[in-house]
Amino acid sequence: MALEPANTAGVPRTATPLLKDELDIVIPTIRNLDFLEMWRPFFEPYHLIIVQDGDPSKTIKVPEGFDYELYNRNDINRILGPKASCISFKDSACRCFGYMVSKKKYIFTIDDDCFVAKDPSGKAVNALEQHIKNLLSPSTPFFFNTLYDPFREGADFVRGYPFSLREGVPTAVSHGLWLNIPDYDAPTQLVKPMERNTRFVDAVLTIPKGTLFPMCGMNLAFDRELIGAAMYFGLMGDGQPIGRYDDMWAGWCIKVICDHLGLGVKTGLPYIFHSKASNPFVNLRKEYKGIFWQEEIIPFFQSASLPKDCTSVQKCYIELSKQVKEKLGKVDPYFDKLADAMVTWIEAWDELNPAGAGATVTNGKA
Ligand SMILES: O=c1ccn([C@@H]2O[C@H](COP(=O)(O)OP(=O)(O)O[C@H]3O[C@@H](CO)[C@H](O)[C@H]3O)[C@@H](O)[C@H]2O)c(=O)[nH]1
Ligand SMILES: [Mn+2]
Repeated sequence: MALEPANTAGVPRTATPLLKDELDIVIPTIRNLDFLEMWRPFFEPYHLIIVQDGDPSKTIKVPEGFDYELYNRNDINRILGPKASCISFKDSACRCFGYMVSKKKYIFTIDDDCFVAKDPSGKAVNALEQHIKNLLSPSTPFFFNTLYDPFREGADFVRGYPFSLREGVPTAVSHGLWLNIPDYDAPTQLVKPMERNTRFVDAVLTIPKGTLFPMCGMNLAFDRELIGAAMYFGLMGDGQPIGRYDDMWAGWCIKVICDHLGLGVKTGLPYIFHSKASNPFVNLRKEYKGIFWQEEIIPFFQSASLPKDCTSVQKCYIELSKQVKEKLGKVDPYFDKLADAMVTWIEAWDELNPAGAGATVTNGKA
């Protein structure tokens, strides 16, 4: 099968866009957003939140017909004041500012070098629609269903699956995958520069409770009301000793909290077509501390436990920040800074999203 993105020129606009007024699409960018042309049939009905990274004086061109709000670094500083210090600069981690200013129940975030994939039949994959299906159907973290997603058309729970567990739990996160350029770390990219992912696996899995996973931010959707306050992408990029661990850090935090709160995380469909391999040498420089730090970070998250009185995402996250400071601060002073930034993030989140504010459907600059 020739590996190429789908041609969506003839694809009709989505007639009934699911969750049209309850979902924002968040895009971190340093370039013009021509990639949206390919996504137009699927994205046009939705509101976009564009987080412009890098030089705020640069103009980002957005194709006609899209409804969006755009925030650059000046906007972030104006809106958050000193708390803007928790939002990364010159790293895709800045995208989490879009999660914070959104007023919608759901978020889908996508990188600007991700295009519409083709399924094995050659049909264009509406990744947004699949993420919404994933989020609106329950997860099964407590007992593994060997026939994959039991709530999918044509599947079910298999024999031996406890009936007491078949209701499942609310799904907080839907983690999509990528054809063509896989999300490999720099060492793997260097060893396998020509490797392309051509395998389209037609499955959605719930990640079992107690299991961590490497969350990639390039094709990701989540229920902002269930887990948004923990979707902080950390301190990365300019002035920081590490990069390209933004989504990983968020993924480890949200999985511990989802496990604690009884929420589900799914991975698998939908696929996007990832078109651009970033420079492995630049990536190695950004990642290298993370590659050895993570040998201490992962055991930390694997053994992290949250007290029963942590009944909200914010309480869980603040408790986690205390444990980061106590247990990872000895690995490197960076984690002290990160723990403080986690608290600042929650303060900023709660300032922009006062409790009980509910999901208002008006769009527009904060
Ligand atoms: O300084 C920057 C660099 C990039 N961006 C925007 O972020 C995304 C991802 O950028 P890119 O596709 O160039 O990088 P990848 O290596 O493929 O990204 C992977 O690393 C992950 C974590 O950083 C990321 O989610 C993965 O896809 C694009 O939209 C750039 O425009 C930025 O905002 N600031
Ligand atoms: Mn990319």
